Amino acid sequence: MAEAKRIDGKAVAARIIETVKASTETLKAKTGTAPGLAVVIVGEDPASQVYVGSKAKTAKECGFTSIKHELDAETSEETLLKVVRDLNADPAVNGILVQLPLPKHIDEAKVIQTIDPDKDVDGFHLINVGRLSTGALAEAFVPCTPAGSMLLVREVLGDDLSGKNAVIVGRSNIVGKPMAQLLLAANATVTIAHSRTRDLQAVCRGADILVAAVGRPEMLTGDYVKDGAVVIDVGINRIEAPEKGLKEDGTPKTRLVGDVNYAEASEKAAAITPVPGGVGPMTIAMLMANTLRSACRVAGAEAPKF
Ligand SMILES: Nc1nc(=O)c2c([nH]1)NC[C@@H]1CN(c3ccc(C(=O)N[C@@H](CCC(=O)O)C(=O)O)cc3)C=[N+]21
Repeated sequence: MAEAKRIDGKAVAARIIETVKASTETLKAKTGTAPGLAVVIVGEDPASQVYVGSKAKTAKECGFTSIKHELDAETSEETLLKVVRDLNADPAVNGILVQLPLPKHIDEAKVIQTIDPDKDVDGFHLINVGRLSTGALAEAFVPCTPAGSMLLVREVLGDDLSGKNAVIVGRSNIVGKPMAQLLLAANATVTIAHSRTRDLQAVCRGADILVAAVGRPEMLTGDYVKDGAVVIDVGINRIEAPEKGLKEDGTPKTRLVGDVNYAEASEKAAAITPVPGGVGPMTIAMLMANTLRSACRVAGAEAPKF
């Protein structure tokens, strides 16, 4: 098999952001107001800080108003719920994202269910989960990572996945389950595999579309990939890379890898997403798309199709 096509998530994400930007200008001209995105972060996890920073930066690039609430790690659940309720009531806010994970003393589910479903641009509220799983896709906010992954699948295979076998490895509420719903809505035959699946390798080898969302660095080697498959790698794992030398504090430098062994898988796949530069940038782009869609809905304006 020839070397696989590398699916450039960064380029597709840039295209989406251009569309969001243009549509934001139209909306501003019509209503005089910009879409508003509120990001709430509790605690100082450095990785979370980086993600929140790039979300805020992209929001500004799109012409949104972007507000950030940084609460310290000891913030009580009640205080956080109040912040969320205030954002629900604020007409300048179209999208609310509470960065996960939250500190242990806070009930994550309770916080998510407090977000107004029509501002839930993460798509985690039960109302949006229900909309997606009943096929009410026009009304649903779809979680950003699976929504972005789905656009990358469509880049390669088009909109109709009739006759294709899709295997998702990972059953999380944030990625695996919503990804299954999206693939099913596009007519694929869907299997959700996970850590307790018997003969995972054989199951994966049956996949025309293989989605890896296990959170284990480079776990899916070439042996898991069917010739000609489309491979979507959702994993983002930071591993030590001693070959790059040491950081100033004497610990080894790190690099990002996915859940798929890219070098091996790309010898078999027809197309594959890299890490970084694959699904990650799409996640942020879809957050912008969802926020725009929310603002358009309030304004009674047509939102672009993505
Ligand atoms: N409520 C909530 N919603 C989220 O969407 C959410 C969250 N909580 N908590 C944390 C995760 C993580 N996440 C990422 C988004 C973009 C990249 C991304 O753009 N990654 C780049 C690399 C970035 C780097 O170099 O570290 C890439 O893959 O190319 C990664 C991770 C969103 N998350």
